[in-house]
Amino acid sequence: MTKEESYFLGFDLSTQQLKCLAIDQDLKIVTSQNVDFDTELPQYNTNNGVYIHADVVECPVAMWIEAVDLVFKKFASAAFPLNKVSAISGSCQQHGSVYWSKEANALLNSLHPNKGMLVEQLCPHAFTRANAPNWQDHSTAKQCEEMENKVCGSQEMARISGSRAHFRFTGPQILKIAEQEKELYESTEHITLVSNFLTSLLCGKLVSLDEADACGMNLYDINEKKYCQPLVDFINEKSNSSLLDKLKGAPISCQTPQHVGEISSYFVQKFDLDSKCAIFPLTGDNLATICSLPLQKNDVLISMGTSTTVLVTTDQYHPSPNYHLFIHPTLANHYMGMICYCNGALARSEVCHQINVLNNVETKDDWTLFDKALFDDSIKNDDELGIYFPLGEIVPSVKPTYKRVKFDRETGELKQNLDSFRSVLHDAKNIIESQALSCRARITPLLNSSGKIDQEVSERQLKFDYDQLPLSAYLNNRPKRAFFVGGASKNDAIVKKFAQIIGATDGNYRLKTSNSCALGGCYKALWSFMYTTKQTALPFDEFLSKNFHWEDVEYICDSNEECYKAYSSKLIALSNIEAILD
Ligand SMILES: Nc1ncnc2c1ncn2[C@@H]1O[C@H](COP(=O)(O)OP(=O)(O)O)[C@@H](O)[C@H]1O
Ligand SMILES: O=C(CO)[C@@H](O)[C@H](O)COP(=O)(O)O
Repeated sequence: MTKEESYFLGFDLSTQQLKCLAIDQDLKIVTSQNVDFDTELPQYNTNNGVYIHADVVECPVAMWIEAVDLVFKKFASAAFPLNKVSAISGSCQQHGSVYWSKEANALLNSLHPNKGMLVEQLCPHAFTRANAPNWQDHSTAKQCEEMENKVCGSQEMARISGSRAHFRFTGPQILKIAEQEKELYESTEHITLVSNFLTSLLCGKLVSLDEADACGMNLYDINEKKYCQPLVDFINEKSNSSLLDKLKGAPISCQTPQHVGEISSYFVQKFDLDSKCAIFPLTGDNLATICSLPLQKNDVLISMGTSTTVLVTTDQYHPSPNYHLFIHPTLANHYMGMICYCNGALARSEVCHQINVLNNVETKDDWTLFDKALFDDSIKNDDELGIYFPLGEIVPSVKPTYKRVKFDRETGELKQNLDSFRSVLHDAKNIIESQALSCRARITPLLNSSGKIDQEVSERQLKFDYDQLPLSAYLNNRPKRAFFVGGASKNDAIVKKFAQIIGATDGNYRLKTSNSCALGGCYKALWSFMYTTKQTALPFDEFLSKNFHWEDVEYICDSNEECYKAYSSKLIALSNIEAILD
């Protein structure tokens, strides 16, 4: 490894912010910069980074472009030596799609600081659509049904693409635009995901999709390693143009690192980046997150960003309509298993704000009272359960809803619906418990069992049908270590409550930086650079294990067996409550 001063950047273009982290060649975090969309780019009038119109959720592409200029400006103002950056990679929110015009490539190629800001040079002419569909969108039920019908159902869709059809997945979103915005679709020359949108912007030329992130489209055949022709044909029937042409052909393989270009001369001239700075494909944010830690079999990552996701690395491709599988972004012949919840941070914040309003706390994002409630034994909620879905949920797939019930502590049978609990402090306990219980139950099928699980039990686990199941069904395959990452992982009380419920056998930890996606992107940039310049021949997992700094990880607590078992009847109650949701 060269010991000359050298840095590696990892971007994370997520829902509410653009973040960028820098590490040095020894994997030490050096610095980071953030741009918060709502507060730092208020001219776009987003709410938590998005526009919501009923079930349509979108993001302004111009805002992301302005954020890129701004984040580099912040690095330069902080006198960070951008000229010493050897390579850049990173990640972006998954599933979103950006619609580029015929002029896009020429405009990207001719970017120059003399012509103004990036946004002035690209918007509106480089795009046919000002907004990108966001992963919280719920408006494609019809398209999901049509696409699943095309391949004979959800099971087969999961077998082909790693997931059953989901509202937010890019295939159904593209199909909707091809059906409803015909002229715009016809005039679109290129479609990118958010990840290769940012890769393209950094390179100053259009770059194809990253193969791992392409698995979030319901269009990519994971076994065949190519787009699924019947699904592509189905979308092509809606227009006179070819979807594969718009996607710029095959995605970029993740089997070995692929150098896709050097940083655009715009950034070299404006921010003094090195013209040789290498760009490696940005991937999806969850995919980058699993690159942020040297994970072992049955370790789980709980990512508490805007969405909550539970992630595992596996070498088994056992697809199911009940979870997602993606090609691993940096490890050949491996996959990432994922459960994704729409109602994570924003649903928790809603309860936190209510508590603060009722208690005259002026700062609405002050978590003190919320956190205190989680471990307050005088708040008795052993027979209570609450579901808090201000947005339509992904798992279970239901419309926005709230439900508060009392249940029988012995059997988990539901007894009574309530309009509210005794106080909103009960909601604090109940929202965390139901979120964590759902994670615990739904991750089970993705873990290797320590004992033999019979067929019936495993099928019922998959369907989340926990009523009447023997205790062993959910005590058998448990996570080994749980790692908490993302914005809310800073919160001790939330993380400890999650840890109690999830019950990892070998302890609970958190990354000291909450920027796990950006960190995974930095590691991807560094390893890809070392690999392509022949300074390492190690595969990503060995490279990371060898060089990882365990001091970047903080031990939180061990799981508590009594607590873990005590939540079993609540798990049955949760399965019962979900059975009656619309
Ligand atoms: N101390 C805290 N306690 C609870 N939640 C928090 C805390 N700090 C940040 N968050 C939550 O983290 C979320 C942002 O996480 P982040 O990982 O930055 O999201 P994203 O990457 O999706 O933009 C916010 O919605 C906020 O509610
Ligand atoms: O839709 C998914 C994953 O399938 C989300 O996880 C998005 O990728 C957004 O991530 P965050 O902004 O919450 O990090």
